[in-house]
Amino acid sequence: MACLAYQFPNGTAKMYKGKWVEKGLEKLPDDCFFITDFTKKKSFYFEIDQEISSFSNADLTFNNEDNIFVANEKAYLNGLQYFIDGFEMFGIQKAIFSRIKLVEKEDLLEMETVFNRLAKAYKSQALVYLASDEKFGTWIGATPETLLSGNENCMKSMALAGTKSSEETEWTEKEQEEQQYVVDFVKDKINEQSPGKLVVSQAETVKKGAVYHLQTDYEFQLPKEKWNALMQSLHPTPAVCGTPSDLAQEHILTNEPHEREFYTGLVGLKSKDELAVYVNLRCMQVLKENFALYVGGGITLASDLAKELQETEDKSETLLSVIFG
Ligand SMILES: C=C(O[C@H]1C=CC=C(C(=O)O)[C@@H]1O)C(=O)O
Repeated sequence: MACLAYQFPNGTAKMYKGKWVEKGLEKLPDDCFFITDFTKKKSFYFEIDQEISSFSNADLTFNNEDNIFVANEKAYLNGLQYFIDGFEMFGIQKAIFSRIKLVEKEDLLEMETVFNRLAKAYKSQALVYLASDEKFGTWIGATPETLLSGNENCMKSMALAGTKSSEETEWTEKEQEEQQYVVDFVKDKINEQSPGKLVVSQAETVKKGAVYHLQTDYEFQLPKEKWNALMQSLHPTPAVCGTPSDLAQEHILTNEPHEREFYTGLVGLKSKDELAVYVNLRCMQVLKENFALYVGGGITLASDLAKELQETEDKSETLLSVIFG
């Protein structure tokens, strides 16, 4: 059975059974929940059959572990060094390097319980979702990063980057710089669509799940006809891809040893009058015996390898601390 459950920040949880249909991002129906991969080459929308009040593991599809490439610490660190070594040669200032962390799943743990725990814990902070289908297995996430949300009166976006695990630690120049790349990129892309009244906030420290980030907010007005163009040009931002964007994307696709699939893609709702589209972070694929958590971080020439590894561990706590209490 194909299944969808979601809860937007401060909203109520909804669960449906129905059908996931593959369709190009620009051809999605007017009113749908959708999910895409990182490259936006694959996107699926959900055709609702009926609203349900619960589901069980028997209704979901779990892929086996065969197609999941997990790098151990040494392989991750070697891969990251190689990744950074290419920056000067290819003229890259920043790019995101990610890994998959496998965590054993308890046999009796129901994914509905996992969804409900995340929905309760991140009620005001994240879009929490579960998407399941034979075509792509089962994905669960609790993403705090809005790409675009709002309506014709007020559209919002955000630049979220830089990570620390405690509030007291000062932001380093490296983290401020990596967030600034996102700030400039988002502002340029919004301005290209010539919005009315663009308001850009100061960067603030925000707690998202288990970690702290720097966040800049944008508010502007944009006619509906331009929503799709802005969504397409904003994603992937340098929060999940890099600077310059096309070179960073090529570098990621060439050098990351695994497929990102839905991690760092888009997930959310679009309707004629409203958008609620998020970047798919803090997510995992539920496999037959394990959770495969997808975690990454912004890399610059100033990156410290061991700290980047630790950052991926800290980010994985956003899901793990809730799932396993
Ligand atoms: C790529 C991820 O986070 C992004 C969002 C916030 C902070 C980030 C960072 O500090 O690198 C990343 O840009 C991830 O969580 O896997």
